[in-house]
Amino acid sequence: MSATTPPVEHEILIYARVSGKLDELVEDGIPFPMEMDSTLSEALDNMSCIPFIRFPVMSSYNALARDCAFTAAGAPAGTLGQPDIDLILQNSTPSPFGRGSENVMDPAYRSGREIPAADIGFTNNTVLGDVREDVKSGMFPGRKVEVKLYKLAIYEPGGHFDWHMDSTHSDEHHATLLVALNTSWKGGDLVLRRNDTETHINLQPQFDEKGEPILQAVAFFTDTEHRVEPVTEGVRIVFQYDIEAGEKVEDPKDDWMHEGEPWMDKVHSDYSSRMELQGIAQVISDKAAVEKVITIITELHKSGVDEVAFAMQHLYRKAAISAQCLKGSDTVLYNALLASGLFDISLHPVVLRETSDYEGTVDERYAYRADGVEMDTATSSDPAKKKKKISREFHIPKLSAIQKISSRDYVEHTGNSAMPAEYRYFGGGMFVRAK
Ligand SMILES: O=C(O)CCC(=O)C(=O)O
Ligand SMILES: [Fe+2]
Repeated sequence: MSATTPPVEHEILIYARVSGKLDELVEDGIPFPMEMDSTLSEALDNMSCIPFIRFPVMSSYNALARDCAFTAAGAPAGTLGQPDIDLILQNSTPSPFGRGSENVMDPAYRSGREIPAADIGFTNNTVLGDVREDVKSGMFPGRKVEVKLYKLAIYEPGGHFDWHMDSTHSDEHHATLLVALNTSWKGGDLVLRRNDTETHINLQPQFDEKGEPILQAVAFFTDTEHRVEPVTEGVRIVFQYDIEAGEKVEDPKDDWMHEGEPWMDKVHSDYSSRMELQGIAQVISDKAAVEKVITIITELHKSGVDEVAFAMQHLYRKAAISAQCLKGSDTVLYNALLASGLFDISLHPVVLRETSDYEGTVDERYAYRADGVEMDTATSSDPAKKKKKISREFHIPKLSAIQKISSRDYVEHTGNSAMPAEYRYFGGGMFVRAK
């Protein structure tokens, strides 16, 4: 053996060591009962939803999308991959825009043409299945999402649309989806603006290694200001859809409670699919959504929960999570909690444990801090207070980043008793106490 070869431990031994450590963490730690579907987890989800996503129409669907044929005023208008531009233009009318309660024409504000959804026909609209799933996991987790065509918009050279927010067409209409057809143009960037941050989006198709166009799509909340910069050459054609998101999970069994499947698997898989969405734009939280979270935490403290904790939206691999390494909406919330001056906040890695029997009836879910540093159970020097039992809760938003670390399915009768199924996950937690 050469002197420079480092000793390599067999992976079974590493696993045995690590899994023993995991058991220890859970056995020694203070259990925090987990809360799902709580008011706080819902407010955290609202705060950290991605307000807009830009994505290519995904590979397997892209070919289908390109070949998807449609008609304009009853006449074949080609496919998304090869639209009949002349026919589309012939069947379109100039677009008005809403000013107050009126629809007006003002080419200085908006110059474009359109065909309303009622005049568009699809033989087989295959694009939407995949796009709908992306929109759902990125923007409306756990909600019933429907995508409805609103219109086809056409911008010729000089065409543009100044800053505006889309008017909503129903109570459930919460976002707009745009899918650009395969035409070529110059200029015509879509610019999105939230909280004073502007993001430019070029919806021109990208091309794969075989030279085939990959259609581009973008979805954004209806309260996102946006504009279309002037097109300088070519023709830009975009399908515009209304995204309707219901308040409720479409079917709890279907969505969050697959029978026999751990609840948190769904959270984990939603997190993975969100990570797969390419070109995710920055996550920007809205002030009101952050304030709502703070109000709920304050109420929980007042109602007697001493320590309110929750899973964070991003995954932190470090042994010690610090305020400096926080990302996206986790940073926004941490800073807002700190700025309020009301709270003591600490950040810790956590192990989440879910156990259930064969029928899934005995469900126990606890979160444990996984950094070996236990909280002092009372900070007060008053001995009477020291005895007080600390009340704790750990909330799991649907958008939390958790990683599965071990799973043991239900084991039927080994000896006297059956062993419950047990699943463990790892994540980052924010722990908040009142000052
Ligand atoms: O075509 C686009 O990129 C957006 C058009 C738009 O904002 C609208 O018609 O409301
Ligand atoms: Fe718009």
